Amino acid sequence: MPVSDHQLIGAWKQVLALSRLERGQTVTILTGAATHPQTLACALIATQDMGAIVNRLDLPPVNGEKAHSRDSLAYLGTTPLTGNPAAIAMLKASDLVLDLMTLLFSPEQHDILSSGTKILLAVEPPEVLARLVPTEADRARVKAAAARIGKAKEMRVVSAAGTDIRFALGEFPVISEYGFVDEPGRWDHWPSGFALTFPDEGGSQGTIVIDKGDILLPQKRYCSERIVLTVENGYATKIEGGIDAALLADYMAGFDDPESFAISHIGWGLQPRSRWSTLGLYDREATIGMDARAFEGNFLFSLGPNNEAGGSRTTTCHIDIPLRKCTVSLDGQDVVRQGQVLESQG
Ligand SMILES: O=c1ccc(O)c[nH]1
Repeated sequence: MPVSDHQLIGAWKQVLALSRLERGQTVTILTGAATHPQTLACALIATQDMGAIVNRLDLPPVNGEKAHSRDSLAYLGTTPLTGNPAAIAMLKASDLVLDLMTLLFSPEQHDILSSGTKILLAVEPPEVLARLVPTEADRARVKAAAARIGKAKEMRVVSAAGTDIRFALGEFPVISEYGFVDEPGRWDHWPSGFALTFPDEGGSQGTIVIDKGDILLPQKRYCSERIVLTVENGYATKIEGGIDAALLADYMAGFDDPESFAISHIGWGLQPRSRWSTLGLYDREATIGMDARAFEGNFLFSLGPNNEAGGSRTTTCHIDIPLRKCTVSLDGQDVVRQGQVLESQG
């Protein structure tokens, strides 16, 4: 169901105001072949309306011939910025980059952020962007959860389905995703609403059960049967189950990279306006599935790289897996109980 340009311009202006865009600042809108025309058109209007100096940088696509999915998060690592110093220079010289292309998990993204440039990723379709315009309350909730993670030495996750895994914490920073970029050098993703970190290298031990109804991304599938991951020293050493397990294993084998099986980020969903069931109502290629990543009370873990947090592990494979009905605890204190976020997070 579409939204009007008027609605989307209003949504952009709210996000840009929360991102503290000031008159006279430079905004570069980064676009590619898959950029949604309405998102771009409304971003151009909203930024100019707010008095910014607005550029557009359009880059040809890469990796299309290597990926087995058209999802912009399915094949990571190199981007159209790789080996493109002129484009990187333009983005570094900007106060704010609106990434309508997807730079996530790229070395170039970190290089640009280190110059103080802010980057806001926004590649969900206009109706999802408009439904999940971020708020200060989202920020407060995510920051409170992130602060809890930042103090913890261990995250433990259990579930009735059979998950029981421990993650050692402390080596990597905590990442708050609340949908706007209110500080220099910050990256965020509109829409979102979750806190995440990365376990210490080699510091994940246990079993993760992906139960019926839990979600695989970029497959955008609700599992029809359980998948049991055995996790040893930070890597999924076994993927067992039926057809869903076989399909996941086959997809990951296509990357031919043992780093694909490493535990990537871990955390939980804090967006009350997202729902577990939403993914099933959209065509597979219409979204990248942010409602699935952000719905309140999920335990979101992923497989693949940890360079996003400064780790050394890069791989082009990245699987995001939000689980329902888990109990997440930090140093023995529950923060999510059977899929319900506990209010003590403020
Ligand atoms: O916003 C995102 C999207 C994907 C991901 O793996 C992390 N954060």
